[in-house]
Amino acid sequence: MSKFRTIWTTEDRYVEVIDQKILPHELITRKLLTYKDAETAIKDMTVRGAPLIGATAAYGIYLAVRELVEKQLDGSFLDAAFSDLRASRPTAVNLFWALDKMRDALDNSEGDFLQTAWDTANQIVEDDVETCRMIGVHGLPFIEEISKRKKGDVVNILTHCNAGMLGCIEWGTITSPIYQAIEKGIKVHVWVDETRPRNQGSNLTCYELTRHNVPHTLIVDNAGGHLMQHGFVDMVIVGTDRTTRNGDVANKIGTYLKALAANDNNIPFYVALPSTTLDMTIENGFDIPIEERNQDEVRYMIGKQANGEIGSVLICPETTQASNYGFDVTPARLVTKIITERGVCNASEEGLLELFPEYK
Ligand SMILES: CSC[C@H]1O[C@H](OP(=O)(O)O)[C@H](O)[C@@H]1O
Repeated sequence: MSKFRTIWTTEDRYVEVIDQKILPHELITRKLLTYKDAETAIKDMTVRGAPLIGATAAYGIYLAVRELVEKQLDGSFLDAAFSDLRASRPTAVNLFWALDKMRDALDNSEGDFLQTAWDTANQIVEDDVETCRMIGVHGLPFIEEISKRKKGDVVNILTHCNAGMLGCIEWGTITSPIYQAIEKGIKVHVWVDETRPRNQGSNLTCYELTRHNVPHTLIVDNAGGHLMQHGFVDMVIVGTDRTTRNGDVANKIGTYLKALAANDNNIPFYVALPSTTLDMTIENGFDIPIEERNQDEVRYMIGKQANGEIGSVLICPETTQASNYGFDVTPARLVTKIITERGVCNASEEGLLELFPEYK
C-alpha cells in the first residue's frame, strides 16, 4: 500500500497536516505553530476523523508546552490550551482520550516537560498506525469469507462518510481490511456514500480509493437501501466517533439509516472501532453528545467550479434555515460485529469486556 500520512512533524519540530477542506481538488498542507492553530484545524475540519482529531489535539498540547517554555508563560496558559482543545468538537471521544493521555504524561513527567509532550504525542500517532493495521487484520476474514462464497467474484462493500486513512494517520479503520484484502488479490468494489452535508465520502473516501486504485462508485446517501434491496451490497462497514459500553455506535449522520437498511436486507453491518474510540464511561448511545454544526454547511455546497476555482453555491432560498446534526447513534442491536485492534466481538458490554477486560 502506497502510504501517506495525514499529520507529521517538521524538521523544526512543528506540526503539519493535510488540509482536508479542499480535497480532492487540491492537496495543500497547513503548518500548525500554536495550539490555537490545532484548535482551529479541528473546529473548521481542516483535520477530521476521530483518531486524527485526537492526534491533532495531542500535538496541540505539545505546541502549547513549547510556547509556554519559549515565552516563559505560567501554567494557566497550558490549562487554557487543554480547555480550548477539549471544547473544539464534542462527539469524537478520541479527542478527550488524547488530551487525558497528554495530561497524565505531563503530570507524571519527571524530566523535560517539552520532551515528554513531544514523545507522548508521537506515540499516540504511531499507536494509531498499528491499531488501524490490526483492525485490518481482524476485519479481513469477513471480506475473505464473502469472496469465497462468491467464488472469487467481486465483494461489494458499502461505507458511509470517511473512516479511512484521512480520518486517521495511515491505514484508516474501515479501509484497512479493504487495503489488506486487495493486497491478497481479493476483488473488492466500494459503494461510497457521498455523505452530506460536508461530503466526506465524495471528497475524501473517493480521493483515497482513487489513490489506491480501489474500484469504487460514488452514490447519493439515499441510494444505499435500494442497492441493498437489489443484492448489490455484500457488507456494510463504517467507522465510529464514540462507541458506548452497551455497544451503541455514534458515527456520521446517516449511519443509523444504513444500519436499518442492512438489517432489513440481512446484510452484515460491521463497525471498525479502535479502542481509542471506546467510551466505557457511558452506558448507552443516547448519552453521547451529538454535534450540531453551522447550518450553512447544509445550505451551501462546496466544490470545484467550471472555471477551476473552488467555491460554494447556495442550494436553497436565501431565507431557508437548515438543521445540521453531525452524528447519529446506531443501536447495538443493528451491529453485526465490532472489529477492533484486539479482535472481533459482539456489540454488547459482554462482547466489549471480553476484548477489553480492563474496563470491568
Ligand atoms: C475513523 S474516522 C471516524 C469518523 O469520523 C468522521 O466524522 P467527521 O468527518 O465529522 O470527523 C466520521 O463519522 C467517521 O466515521
